Amino acid sequence: MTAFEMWSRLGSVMAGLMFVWAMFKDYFPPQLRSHVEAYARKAVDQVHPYVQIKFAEFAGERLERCETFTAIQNYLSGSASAKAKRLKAESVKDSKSLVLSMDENEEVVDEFEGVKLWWSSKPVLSQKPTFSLFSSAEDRRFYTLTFHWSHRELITGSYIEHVLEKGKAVAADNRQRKLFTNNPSSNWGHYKGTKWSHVLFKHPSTFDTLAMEPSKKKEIVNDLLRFQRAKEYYERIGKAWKRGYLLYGPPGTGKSTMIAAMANFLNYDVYDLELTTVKDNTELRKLLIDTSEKSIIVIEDIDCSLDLTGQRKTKKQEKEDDEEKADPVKKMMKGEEESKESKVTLSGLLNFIDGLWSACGGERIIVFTTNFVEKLDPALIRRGRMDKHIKMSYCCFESFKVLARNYLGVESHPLFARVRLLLKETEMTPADVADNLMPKLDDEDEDACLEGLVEALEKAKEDARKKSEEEAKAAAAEAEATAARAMAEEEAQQASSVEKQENGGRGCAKEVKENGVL
Ligand SMILES: Nc1ncnc2c1ncn2[C@@H]1O[C@H](COP(=O)(O)OP(=O)(O)OP(=O)(O)O)[C@@H](O)[C@H]1O
Ligand SMILES: [Mg+2]
Repeated sequence: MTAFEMWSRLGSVMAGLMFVWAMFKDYFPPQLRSHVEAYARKAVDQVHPYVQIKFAEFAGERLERCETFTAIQNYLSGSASAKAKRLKAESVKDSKSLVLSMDENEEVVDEFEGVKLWWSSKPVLSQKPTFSLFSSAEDRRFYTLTFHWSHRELITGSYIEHVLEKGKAVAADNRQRKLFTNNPSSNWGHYKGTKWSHVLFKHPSTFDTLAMEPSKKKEIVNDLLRFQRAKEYYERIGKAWKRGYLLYGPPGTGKSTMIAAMANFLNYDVYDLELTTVKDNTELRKLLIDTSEKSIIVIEDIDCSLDLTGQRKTKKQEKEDDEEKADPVKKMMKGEEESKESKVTLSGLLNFIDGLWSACGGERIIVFTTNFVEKLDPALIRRGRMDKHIKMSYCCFESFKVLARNYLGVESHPLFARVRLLLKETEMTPADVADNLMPKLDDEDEDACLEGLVEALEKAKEDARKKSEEEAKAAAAEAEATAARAMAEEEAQQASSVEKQENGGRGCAKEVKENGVL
């Protein structure tokens, strides 16, 4: 019998005595009663100086599984699986592997800042007969934490917080990540219809497989790491714990691939927000509130999503609006069309990014992607809103080396030198390079793939040369035409001024003649 068990038994005896006292105490005078009770409590504390806290698995009227219980279970899954002899394997919701927890009536010892404490797991069976298929609240499990009363402050103050934090971190590492997309609001609320639908996120892209200049890649990885560890920093400076990234560049340069790599690196969920299906700013805010922490919110092709390129009306739009006001039929037709369209405005989106509501929950990254950064309103992408602007460029030699390793498993090859030269002379996206590196036939080996790439690069170079020649020719022709037009205009002007002079002279002569001076 361990010392703790011995104390426990003694404690039970004392508890029994207290029970008997409770039954007969009314036969004693009040003064004597209070003396006896005070001494008895002291004696119990001496004999059984341990405090116990119970954590139930289910709580509330609807018997929802307690987050605290799950966090403790996750925390104990580490130490329990190492120390307990009888374990229980459970599949927990959203967890990608089985969670090992100690079996019923098992006990494990934990240590915190040099203090020993005991965790035990016990089912409490209901005394009431039940006819339900589901067990009642009473026959669910409890975790019991036992510790010496002298450590009460340490345990209730910091240990429990430490357990919950660690437990949540274990759950985050173990959880299956999800890729969400927003549902149209007409589906919200019907038959458990939610604002977001999801599938499991299983994109294989990582920063190792992402083709990018190494120094740029390192900078981004460091930035993400700094962000992830900066909870206290954001609290201290009074800023919501979130960061905005703008990824811009031509199609096929790896913007979406980069988002997947970020999510895999940070172990975050991804919320792919389709702005065109969001009816208005209120809906946008509701969607934001419904996202979880540790997530990346993505708006792809932001320049195409909505007319967010500016709030000012053009002259043409102003004229159309005036015409509509005058014609009620036109106005009605436009109203019907508009009701289907999204009414999210630039200011709504700005509020989404850094308004008050954006601070409802931390650790979130917002990513915008675009092919045409120059089309965006500067307010949308100013620093502080989109903290980091990342240009995704055409394939450089370093990026090619990553792709060659990914696709062909080669680190070096005699054709690399040729590829290096060609990549300097021509622009090809990583997507096109990757496509050329993929074997098209079963028996195509790395030599054939690299030769194919060299050919494609040479062709791209030749096409670019021809195109620039044609453009130069067209520009020269345009310049010639402009010069000819300018000359013709000048000649015409000269001719008209001569004519005017002649007409002026003739008019003068006529006038003189008429006045009879001649
Ligand atoms: N930098 C890269 N590293 C690794 N693979 C890449 C990279 N860029 C492109 N690819 C490959 O090309 C495909 C297309 O890339 P991706 O969808 O990421 O481009 P994008 O920049 O998002 O294009 P778009 O602007 O059209 O959305 C990817 O599936 C990936 O296989
Ligand atoms: Mg993309």
